[in-house]
Amino acid sequence: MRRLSGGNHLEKIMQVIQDIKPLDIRSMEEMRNCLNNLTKPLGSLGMLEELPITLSGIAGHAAPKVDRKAIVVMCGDHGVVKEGVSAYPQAVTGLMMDNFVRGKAAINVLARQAGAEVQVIDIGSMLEEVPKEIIKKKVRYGTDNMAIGPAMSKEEAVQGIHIGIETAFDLADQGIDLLGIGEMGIGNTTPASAMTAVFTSISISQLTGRGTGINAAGLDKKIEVIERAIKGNNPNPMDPLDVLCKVGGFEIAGLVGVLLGAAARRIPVVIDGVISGAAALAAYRIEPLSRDYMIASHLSAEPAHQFILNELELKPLLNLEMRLGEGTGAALAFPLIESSTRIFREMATFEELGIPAHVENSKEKNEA
Ligand SMILES: Cc1cc2ncn([C@H]3O[C@H](COP(=O)(O)O)[C@@H](O)[C@H]3O)c2cc1C
Ligand SMILES: O=C(O)c1cccnc1
Repeated sequence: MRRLSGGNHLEKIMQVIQDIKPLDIRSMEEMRNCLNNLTKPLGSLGMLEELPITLSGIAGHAAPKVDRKAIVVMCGDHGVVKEGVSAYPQAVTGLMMDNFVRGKAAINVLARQAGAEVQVIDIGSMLEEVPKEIIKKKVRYGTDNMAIGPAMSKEEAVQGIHIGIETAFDLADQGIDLLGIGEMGIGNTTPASAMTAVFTSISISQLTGRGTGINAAGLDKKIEVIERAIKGNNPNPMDPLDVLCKVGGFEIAGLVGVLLGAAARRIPVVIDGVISGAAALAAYRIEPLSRDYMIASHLSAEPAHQFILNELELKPLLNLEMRLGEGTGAALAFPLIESSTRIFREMATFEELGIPAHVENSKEKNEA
């Protein structure tokens, strides 16, 4: 656990961090044995076997369920869009928030199919009149332009994390078994790339992508803006809160809180693309154990995402060349995660079939 410094709510956050415990190894072993006795070659379901093992370690028993699912979509705006880093105008954030409550955005469609509820939270958008279905937790109307100063104060970043923790706790109290995280905020691939560059020391030009689809000149500009933001703010890579407040965003802070809160309450969290990935990296740097509660849904087309997943040592379940965000990749992974829990519940064992579990020349046996 790394020490955080500064602001309100900090004690609560420190307590939550202390409540994050390692996975339960015995339950994981129990699930591994259970899977090894099912009527299939050893390990043949690949990552679908790793999932229930992880879920067992999180749940603390070898019968994890993912019946109740939710996606949290944190929404915030970014002062840095003034620099021309996105292909779309800032107003799209608010318009999309409206779209979420109408149930017409990509995340609504995919979450509906996955049987997951969508919770939309305004943590920092420019929207004045927020639809009643949206949870109102605005820290401020958009971040400051990180190209000319810190995006937020330390206190605001802490407030954002705290909001995310409360969100995760509320969902835990409601009996949610599986969480997904997503975001909406025009310009937010810029802070996501900046945070990744600071945390990994990989070059900004290698990490930075076209986000919503800027052209080559736009990409050069975006790289220059990120360089300026990092040079000007000089975030300390060893201090995740410093990185988050200087070159992050409100919705990213909120997602950090969801990740920490969910881990403290032993709920698995499915991360989405590059923005929730940057939040995951920050949560990991705050408390490395939080990583064990994360499941990587997909590999985004945005280059920083691969570096984030490498750093977290997480393997994505899908690679659909998506670059949308909102939690769409997380929603797509939900049915796969559910499949993995049906496997151990519904498949027959070798014993039930009356045949030996392991043939003599199986690959795993020879390697053992
Ligand atoms: C209509 C629309 C819907 C979206 N849903 C998610 N994003 C995604 O794109 C934005 C990040 O990309 P950039 O940094 O290039 O602005 C975020 O809002 C992200 O969630 C969207 C973007 C648009 C335009
Ligand atoms: O990876 C993502 O989630 C992503 C990529 C581009 C734009 N918005 C989101």
